[in-house]
Amino acid sequence: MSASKKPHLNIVVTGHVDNGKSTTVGHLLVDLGAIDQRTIDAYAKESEATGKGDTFKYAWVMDSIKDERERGITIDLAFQKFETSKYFFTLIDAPGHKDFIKNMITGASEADAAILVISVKPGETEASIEPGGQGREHAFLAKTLGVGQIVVALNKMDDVGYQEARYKEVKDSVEKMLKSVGFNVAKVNFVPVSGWKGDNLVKRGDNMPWYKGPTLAEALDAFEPPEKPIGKPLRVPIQDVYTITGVGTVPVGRVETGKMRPNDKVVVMPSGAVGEIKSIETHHTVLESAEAGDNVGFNLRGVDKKQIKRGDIIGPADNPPAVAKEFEARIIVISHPTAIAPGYTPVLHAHTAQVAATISHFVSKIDPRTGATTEENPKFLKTGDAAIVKIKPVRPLAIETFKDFPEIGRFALRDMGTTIAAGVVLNITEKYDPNKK
Ligand SMILES: Nc1nc2c(ncn2[C@@H]2O[C@H](COP(=O)(O)OP(=O)(O)OP(=O)(O)O)[C@@H](O)[C@H]2O)c(=O)[nH]1
Repeated sequence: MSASKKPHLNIVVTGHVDNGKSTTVGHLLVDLGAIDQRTIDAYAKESEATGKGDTFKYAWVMDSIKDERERGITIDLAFQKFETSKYFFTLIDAPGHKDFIKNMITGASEADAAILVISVKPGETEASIEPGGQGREHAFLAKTLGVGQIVVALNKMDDVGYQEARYKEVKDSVEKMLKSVGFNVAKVNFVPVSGWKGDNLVKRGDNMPWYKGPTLAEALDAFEPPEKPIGKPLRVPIQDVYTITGVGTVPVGRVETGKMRPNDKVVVMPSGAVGEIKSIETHHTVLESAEAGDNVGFNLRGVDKKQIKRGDIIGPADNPPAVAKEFEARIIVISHPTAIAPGYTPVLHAHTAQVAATISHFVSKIDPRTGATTEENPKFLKTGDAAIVKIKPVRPLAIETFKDFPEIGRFALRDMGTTIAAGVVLNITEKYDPNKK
């Protein structure tokens, strides 16, 4: 962990396959000094040995993160963390990661900001931003999931002779796409870069004298620091529960909102079990209090191990987390081979919870851009459709509305190993009361 006192931002790198996410971010990390020259030279050798040539060395940096992740190896922290002059960044998902979408919704942590990499190479631009392109899909998801800050890296400028005309052309079409998805493009930087050659990543270079805007690193610095939801009521989704001899029940999880102190009276939902926080720890250090963003383990007196499990949420006894038997949600169908109909029961992933859930009713199909209804009671939904639906988890689920608790009120619907849809909770239409079973 860095001793840096800079504010911290979680960032995701998005974009269509082969637009150069790995190359761009790998090179950015090298230029920022997050990876040393010796490591990169070793990658260059490996890269050449495979016949891919020296240009692939930067992508290799990212690919080795992926490999290590896939093999479950602890990764050198340097590869996931980097600093600009203003911020300390955690790269929360390496490019190309299979489960990027699920992770973005429910994963290790939420993204505060995104880098969208779009190639300016004719053909690649269109593939990325036209309907069905991953550039568009990722922009859409980022917006839906509340990742409001985005920087666009218009990559492979070297491939188009560093021409301003091509930059302007691609910028215009990406702007249109982002507007259609709901972004305020006035706040978005479009940085012309070459992930391969390094132009405008950290150093400006001489190839694009016509460009007066920020480099990619400067554009990252232009992000706003995220607001910590400390003032909200306490919500801690439970990751795991341990029973420690002599101590008792020790749940662990991340404080998503609010604060937690010893002697606080808390309630576990859905069970409704009430207990008292005795002590709080993080990385074997005792804490006097924990707040939004902290990963903690805590001793919970008065709650039996049977009354608390992964996927539950802890909150103040006088302000318990909501539990839904049914809720209304806005979803986007990301990918389904055919079409889904009411009654479809995929697995819902929200915060730390996983539960089979039936999409019981399709209320309306909506225009993803404006939210306006385009069809009442649609009979089916297919890839690309946005809709208001009712969802019934097969057992009561602790969850909140996206409006009140964005950290907890979003979810992914998964089936057959892929993410079918992503969504946010609008209303809890049928509540569960543990005292009235
Ligand atoms: N000319 C040129 N080629 C680039 C640049 N950046 C990436 N490439 C090439 O584009 C191809 C894809 O690059 P990657 O970095 O692997 O792309 P990616 O988006 O990470 O791809 P996935 O991880 O497969 O999604 C590779 O052949 C790169 O060498 C660039 O700035 N200029």
